[in-house]
Amino acid sequence: MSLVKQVMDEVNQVMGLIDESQLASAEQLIQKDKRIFVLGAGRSGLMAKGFAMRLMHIGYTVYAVGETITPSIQAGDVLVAVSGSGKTGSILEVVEKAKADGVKVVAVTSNAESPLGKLGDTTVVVPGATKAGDGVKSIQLLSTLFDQSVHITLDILCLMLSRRDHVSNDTAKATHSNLE
Ligand SMILES: O=P(O)(O)OC[C@H]1O[C@](O)(CO)[C@@H](O)[C@@H]1O
Repeated sequence: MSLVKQVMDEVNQVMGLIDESQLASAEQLIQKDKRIFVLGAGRSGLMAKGFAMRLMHIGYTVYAVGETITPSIQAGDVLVAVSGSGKTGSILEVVEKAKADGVKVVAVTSNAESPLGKLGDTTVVVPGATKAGDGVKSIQLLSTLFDQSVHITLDILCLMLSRRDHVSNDTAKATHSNLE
């Protein structure tokens, strides 16, 4: 089988296991009157930032943890934390602190029973292979299958939010950077 077909099959398999009720719970937490923070290490962080960018296009106030211009997080804010393994120490540290400060956490991980999965006020399980060995098996390196599937899953969440908030493609386009 070609590599393209094998990777497509892997992604299809993971996406077939996404629980849409978990996405609906995440949708409930993400509201326009809340500030949304995103968090993740390495490629998980890149997926989180892609999500943040799209939230901005839909009209949310959104920040990426670790950026120089990101303000302090406060009670009432929402933190979306992405970690395939759900065990990355630096991520867990931030999530635990945020929770102690009264922040609601959306955990995105391959394993609901991981430390991050258990910390989430709501948890979206994306069961793609990770470097920790969880999830649907993959021929791809490290957590690639998780990363790919998270990208699609969070784009589906953005689609849900844009429909709920009545944000059209043209409105999103008007918010898109015009400095590129
Ligand atoms: O998603 P996790 O398990 O927190 O791991 C993040 C790390 O894994 C990778 O995504 C892939 O190994 C790295 O880019 C990153 O450092």
